[in-house]
Amino acid sequence: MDHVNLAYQVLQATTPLAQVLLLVPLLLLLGHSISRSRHGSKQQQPKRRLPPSPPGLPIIGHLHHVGNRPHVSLRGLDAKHGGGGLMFLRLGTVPSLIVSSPRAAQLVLRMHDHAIASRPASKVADALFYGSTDIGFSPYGEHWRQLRRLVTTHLFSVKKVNSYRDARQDEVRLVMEKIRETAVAGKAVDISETMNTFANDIVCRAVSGKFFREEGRNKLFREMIETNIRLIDGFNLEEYFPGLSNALGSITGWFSSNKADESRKRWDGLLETIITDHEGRRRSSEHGRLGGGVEQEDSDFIDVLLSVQEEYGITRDHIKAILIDMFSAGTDTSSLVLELAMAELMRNPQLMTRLQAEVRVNTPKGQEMVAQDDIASMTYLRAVVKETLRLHPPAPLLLPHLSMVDCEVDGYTIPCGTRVIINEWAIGRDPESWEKPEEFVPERFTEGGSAAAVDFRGNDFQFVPFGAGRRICPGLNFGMATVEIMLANLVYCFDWELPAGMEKEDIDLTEVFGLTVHPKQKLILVPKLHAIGVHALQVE
Ligand code: HEM
Repeated sequence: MDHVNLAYQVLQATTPLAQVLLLVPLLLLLGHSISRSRHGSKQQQPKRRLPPSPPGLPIIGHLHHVGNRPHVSLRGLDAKHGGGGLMFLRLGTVPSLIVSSPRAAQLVLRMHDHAIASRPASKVADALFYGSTDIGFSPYGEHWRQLRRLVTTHLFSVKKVNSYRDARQDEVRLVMEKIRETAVAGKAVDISETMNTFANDIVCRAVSGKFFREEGRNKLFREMIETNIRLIDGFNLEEYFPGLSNALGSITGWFSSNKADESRKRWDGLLETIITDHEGRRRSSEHGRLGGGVEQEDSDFIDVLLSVQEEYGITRDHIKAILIDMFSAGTDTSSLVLELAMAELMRNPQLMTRLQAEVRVNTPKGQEMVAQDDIASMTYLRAVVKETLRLHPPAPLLLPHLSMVDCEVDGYTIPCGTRVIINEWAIGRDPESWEKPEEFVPERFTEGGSAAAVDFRGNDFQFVPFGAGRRICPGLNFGMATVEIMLANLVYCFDWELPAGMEKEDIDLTEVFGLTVHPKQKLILVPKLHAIGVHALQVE
């Protein structure tokens, strides 16, 4: 459903009184936008040269160009109307810059990183994240800087990510055991569901410690994360008519921010219980084992946040906002990479064979599972993960940025207050940067390949699935560690087949858009015990 339809449905669904109430601000907005464009044309024309735009409509601007899969429609629109990968749109009342080429991404994310490092205000994010005091939606400023410093130093350092290796290995083992039971029973595995549960359990364990399964907390978190992801969907009407939502949100109760309030209350209850548990344990541990701001090797995120709370001047609500961030940002992203890597490998059996050969040769003989240390030598595994991130970035439009000052990009003026949308999906398929851009070819990332030197750490602007610059994903190492160990074990312990009657051409990767994009169809595969895996897991 596009956004014009959405607006139409709102009008259809409400009572006559609400319709009148909706129409009044719509007319006011129309009047306001006409007077602004007249006024603006007199004042701004000589000074400003905005990037090119397609024709727009009154009130909705260019929203009607944004279809069900914005990353796809925006790429098409840029090819037709953009200039050098830059295009200016008015989405509802919001001025927006769409960045669709590696060169434009470099100009924006490297040269103007500081100017565009903020986030647009969002009523939904305000409601979900305690006034956007988390990391992901916090505006650029001292609070955000403090939180970034805190998480990069204490939660996502290489040392800390490595300290979770045993926990990761335990969780992988549990999944392998479950799949083995399914294989013995000759049944199929829902890979989408299994990977999502796994990624959720990994984050739950890192955040709240090894008792995370108590009282079904992990399941509850999964449910609540799904709600959050649906609510933060990057393209909802409320974001593009903030004036309208302010005026009508409380009357109609329709807007997402009302639902976000309810969701936050559920999060609050659960997080309060878990934080209080942690405080109790901290008090009862000898002389405050975790005190003094120094976290222990095996401490979880909550322990760490409580131990550095004073040093960083953060409140209890800030802690809860950070934790909700970790759950929302860390689960879907990693599980989608795993699901799509498996889907691509099933569509390309010769690549699956090559990956299995590498993983099996590089894992010491007779070892029941692939261990973290074995992965270092698996260059093809890493290439498969990179190629999955290139073709299927979980967040195809990253998170929206916001310009804080006027800036000049490639001869165009980007006004202060512009929403900056980086179309990483289009950038990763740019024909000038990538050979056979629409095909899944991990070999490009291997030694001698055309992209052998290209990495995702924010220095190569043709490949920014984690973003780049100040707002680059701080969970990159954590996410990659989760994905690599699971993918290696999936292909080490089992051979995989499609369900009876299904051909590889039937694997449908058509996406459903949201903050992260999901394949429309679940990936269902049949595991077959592989000799190494059978032996090892039976010895247990
Ligand atoms: C394969 C896995 C992952 C991918 C592809 C990914 C991707 C991204 C992207 C595209 C952004 C937005 C960058 C921008 O605004 O320019 C982001 C931000 C973020 N990610 Fe990740 N992410 C992954 C895993 C994780 C994990 C595991 C965590 C934490 C447990 C995490 C935490 C965050 C946070 C807190 C932010 C907000 C950063 C800020 O605004 O300063 N991510 N991620």
